[in-house]
Amino acid sequence: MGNESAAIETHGLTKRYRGGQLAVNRLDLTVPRGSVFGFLGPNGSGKTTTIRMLMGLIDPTDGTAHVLGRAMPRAARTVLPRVGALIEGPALYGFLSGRDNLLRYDAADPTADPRTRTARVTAALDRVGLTAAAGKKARAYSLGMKQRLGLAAALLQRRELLVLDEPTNGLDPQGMREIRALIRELAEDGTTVFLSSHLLDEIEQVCSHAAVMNQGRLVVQGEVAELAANARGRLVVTTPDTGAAARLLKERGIADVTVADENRVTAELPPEGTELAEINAGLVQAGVRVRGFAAERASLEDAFVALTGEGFDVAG
Ligand SMILES: Nc1ncnc2c1ncn2[C@@H]1O[C@H](COP(=O)(O)OP(=O)(O)OP(=O)(O)O)[C@@H](O)[C@H]1O
Repeated sequence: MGNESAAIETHGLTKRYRGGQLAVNRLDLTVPRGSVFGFLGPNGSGKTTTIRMLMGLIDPTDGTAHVLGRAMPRAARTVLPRVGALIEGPALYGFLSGRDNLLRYDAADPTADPRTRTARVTAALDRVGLTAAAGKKARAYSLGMKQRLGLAAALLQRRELLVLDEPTNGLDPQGMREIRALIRELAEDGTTVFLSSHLLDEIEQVCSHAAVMNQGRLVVQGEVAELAANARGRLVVTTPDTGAAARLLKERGIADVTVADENRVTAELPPEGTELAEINAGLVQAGVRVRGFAAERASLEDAFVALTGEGFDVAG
């Protein structure tokens, strides 16, 4: 038996593929029950491989994984009915309508009650915004609609845990907002949601907790608010006189002064107790045309850069 207060817990979880690729390297992950947990990392960092191990689709090379307190893959048969999953794009029958795909999917689930099937399918289609397109053949669906249909399949029954691999992949901004709202709603109902993403701002918007992966290793995990707070914000000066502003800031001993573009100089925030207004006044007195002067809050991206020393490849 694993830790009951964790929805997912891994120790030393490792996957080396046959070709020798070390995709996941000694991962210790703890996903608290009730959290919306963002699993973040650039493409190829090992997120999908981890999720496939958690769902018992592939065996780890080493280490352990517990899902809802039970060891995977050994307990897959008892655990998986309690988990809704959207992994790597759902398997769909193109010749069936969206609704018929869900009916068929539900019929293949021995734990699903056939008497409530039609009502549950209708409700799931409604939740993901597919009611109007429910009668269309799935092969005519856009990538975003397929993604919604996959999510609907994960929502056919009430689950303790939802595992969603890149749930907003292929959606336009409006669709992304809808799916994020849905995830928040599910979390309010008490479902633990574990979602992978390569989008930092997405994780900041919906997740209470996050873990960051890089090259198969866990970089950091914890509450999103704390992760961002640990990274220091930056001083941002907006001015056409970037050269002069940069020189004056350096003269004041401010660290990491960078001319970000032709109108912006950024720098490390000076130590606590430094009067920012004084620095601003100093710039103005020296003839720098200051159009903006602000201490910007640190984002998760700043935390990532601070932790790994490299930029986050958002484009993936
Ligand atoms: N079946 C496989 N055989 C060999 N190597 C693999 C296999 N699947 C993935 N890999 C490699 O393992 C590493 C991690 O891949 P993984 O798909 O887990 O990353 P990811 O973070 O999910 O990225 P993506 O968002 O692109 O899916 C990559 O270097 C990938 O090329």
